[in-house]
Amino acid sequence: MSYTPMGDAAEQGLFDIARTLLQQPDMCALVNAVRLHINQTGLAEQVNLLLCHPHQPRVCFFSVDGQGEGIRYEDETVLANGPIRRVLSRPEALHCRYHEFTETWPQLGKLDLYPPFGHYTLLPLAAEGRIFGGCEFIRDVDRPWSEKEYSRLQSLTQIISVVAEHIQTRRVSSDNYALLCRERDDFRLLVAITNAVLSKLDLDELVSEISREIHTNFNIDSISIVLRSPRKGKLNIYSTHYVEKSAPISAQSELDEKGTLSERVFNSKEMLLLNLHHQEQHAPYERMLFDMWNNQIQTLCLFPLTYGDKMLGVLKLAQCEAHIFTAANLKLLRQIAERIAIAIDNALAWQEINRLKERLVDENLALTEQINNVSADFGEIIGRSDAMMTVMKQVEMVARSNSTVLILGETGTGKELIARAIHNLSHRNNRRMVKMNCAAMPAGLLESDLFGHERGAFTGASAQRIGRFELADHSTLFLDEVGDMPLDLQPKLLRVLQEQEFERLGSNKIIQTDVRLIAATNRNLKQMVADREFRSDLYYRLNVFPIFLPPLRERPEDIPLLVKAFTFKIARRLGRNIESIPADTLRILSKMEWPGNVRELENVIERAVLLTRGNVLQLSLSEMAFSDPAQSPPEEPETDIAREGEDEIQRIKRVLKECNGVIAGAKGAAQRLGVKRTTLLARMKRLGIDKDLC
Ligand SMILES: Nc1ncnc2c1ncn2[C@@H]1O[C@H](COP(=O)(O)OP(=O)(O)OP(=O)(O)O)[C@@H](O)[C@H]1O
Repeated sequence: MSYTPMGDAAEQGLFDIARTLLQQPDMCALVNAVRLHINQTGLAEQVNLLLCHPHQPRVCFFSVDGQGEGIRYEDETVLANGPIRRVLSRPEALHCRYHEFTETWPQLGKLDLYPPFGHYTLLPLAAEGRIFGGCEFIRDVDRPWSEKEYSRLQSLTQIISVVAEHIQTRRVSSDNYALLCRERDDFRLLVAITNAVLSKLDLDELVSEISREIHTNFNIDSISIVLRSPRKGKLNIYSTHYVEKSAPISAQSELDEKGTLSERVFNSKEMLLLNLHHQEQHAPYERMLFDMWNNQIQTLCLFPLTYGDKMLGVLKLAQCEAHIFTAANLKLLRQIAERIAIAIDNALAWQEINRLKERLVDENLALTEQINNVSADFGEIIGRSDAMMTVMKQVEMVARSNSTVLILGETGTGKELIARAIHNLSHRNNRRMVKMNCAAMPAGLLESDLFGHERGAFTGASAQRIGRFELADHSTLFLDEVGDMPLDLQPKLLRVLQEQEFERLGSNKIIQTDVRLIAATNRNLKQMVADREFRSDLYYRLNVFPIFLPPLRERPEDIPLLVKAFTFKIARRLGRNIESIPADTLRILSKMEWPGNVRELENVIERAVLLTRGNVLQLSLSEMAFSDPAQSPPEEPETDIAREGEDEIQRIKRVLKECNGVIAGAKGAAQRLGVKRTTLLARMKRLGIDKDLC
């Protein structure tokens, strides 16, 4: 390259143009400034900059059109194989006319970047001995540049090299800075979201925290966590829809997994990004989503929630704006999904621990109760009377089925004992029987005790609780005093019996349960149905296999057996040595009425054992509590029994009179006396009472 000395004016001109070019903010502005200069000085009409990527075969073309609008074009093939390639290998200027240009690089003509021209030259752009591109000067007329003009173009190209290099360095550092800022912000966000979600162990709380964080930071319209339900083939979906930013709608639902997008992600364990078309066929959940958003949802993005080798669920994001899922956003969301998976794994483990803990406490209680009961009744039912033999046959007959059993009988006749016998003989006996007394629990708590509740379901529900129906899954639930179940709760019980499913209070998640129900009552359910105190549909559902336990007074032949068994059992428990029971005692006890049935007999024996001195059971009949306490008991046992009968007659007569001879119903004498209608009728017959004469 020859050097031609410049005059002062030319030097001043170069100095001015260098100053102007150095002020340009970007490549297009630089090209525009050069173009103005070459137009003014008549050096050329058009100028283009070609910049080579430092590490890839990419070339970027910068120019301006007639209106001064910037043109930027980039590719890896056509430009890279054009004239720039020659300059890169041989750093000398390249000259040609239009026809030579199009003959040598015909593919360039197709790009519309080079309209027909007269003369063309390409000078290398170099910095620190490295060629990083080229500068094309184009003349409309077919007039080559003079030596002087060419020398000016060379000087100009050197300045352009410096400025282009400067712009590139500035851009790279500002890109790097922006990248660093973004990475810093992403990192902060990741830490914030990780802290927020990892601190939540309750699944519901966790899901709402996840939604809040993702919505706040990415402005996503609808966020769902999809988990596999314990029910095969079903998905549990926890969604939050920000239709109204200030009042998001939260919903929980269960649906079939088959055909859903989540199913695809569960199988592939890969992210799924979809731009949607409303006419497409979608699974019910997606359709629901469209309905909720009035068909505005345009993009769905589903991330697998995996932890270790566990596929825990899917994070599903739905967005009305199609282009929110940029590559950078997706990268960050993927990292967030990884953190969410850890939090979900924790929450599920916590849920399981809680469930097991509750079950353990409950089982522990029940086992203690059972151990007490087993030692209390020798683990077997005592009774050889025909009536009891019939009951035992019924127990054997029904035990191995799954049928609901209704045990009827007065208080203390052994209904719970029979329920346990049925359970122990059933194929469910490897799990413990769960018991619930409907009369012992305040009506308000009964529902949550039976069906469980979610945290916050009602005031005071500070933690999630599983109910008896869940505890009794694959086992037996014994509902004692079912006649005391509030009317408004009865349809719920009926539903579980019919469909084997229910929801916890405060949740709409359906829970499947496989429970065998045994119900018991000392009330006259049939009469209660007639009096509209008990639902008839529930009654018929419970009354599938009724077992009636006869009162003790109707099977006096069982009394000696029971007395002996109770005496020796209680004596052993209390550390006493009782070897015999007087025959008279057994005879007297067998003749008594026993309104409290076996329980009452057991209590009487316990008291007798306690008071016995020596090894013969001493029973003080005067101590017995079932006669009128106001009356002082006579000395002679026989007289005592006679007197007891007399008292009973008077009491029945008095109540019959007060009830105007009405026996059944809420206002009837049977109810007032706390016995069944049939029992009262039988008793009246036995005692010779005529209601019309009262
Ligand atoms: N046939 C029996 N053999 C041995 N013990 C019995 C028998 N029947 C009842 N008992 C005992 O009598 C007591 C009362 O029995 P249980 O609680 O089963 O009666 P229940 O009819 O369920 O009473 P409630 O109506 O008050 O619930 C228990 O201690 C039980 O062990």
